[in-house]
Amino acid sequence: EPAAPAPTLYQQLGGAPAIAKVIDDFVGIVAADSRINFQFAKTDIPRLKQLLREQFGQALGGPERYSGRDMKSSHAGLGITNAQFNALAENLYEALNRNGVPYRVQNVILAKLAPLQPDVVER
Ligand code: HEM
Repeated sequence: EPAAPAPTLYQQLGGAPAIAKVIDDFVGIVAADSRINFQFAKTDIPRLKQLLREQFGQALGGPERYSGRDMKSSHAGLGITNAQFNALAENLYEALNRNGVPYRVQNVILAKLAPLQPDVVER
């Protein structure tokens, strides 16, 4: 018998419901973080969560397809700093930990964020 294909990160995490839970926790942690929550004052949060579920699902090998704007246009004019970017990454790390995501998988996810930093940070 041929070997079964290696599980995708999406499967390792627990698929759509597990990702939705991580996103809910992540957005909750961001909303409570005074270093960055002001940035989201005018944001449609249910829409943002939907787009994050799509983006994460696609990036981790799931069937979702991201339907939002590219990262540069999404963040243009917000004046996001490196410190704010790092605060957000820390919040994601916290959400992943809370959900028992193994460090190995966390590192792969965080490594996917780093290349997006130049598109998100403006100063
Ligand atoms: C690699 C890191 C990041 C990723 C992957 C990411 C992802 C996203 C996505 C998918 C959207 C929705 C795009 C759309 O509206 O079409 C979005 C919007 C937004 N992001 Fe980020 N983001 C990142 C970093 C940040 C940081 C550091 C901040 C601020 C501290 C931030 C603040 C916002 C805000 C305020 C919006 C909503 C903009 C609006 O309503 O027009 N993001 N982000």
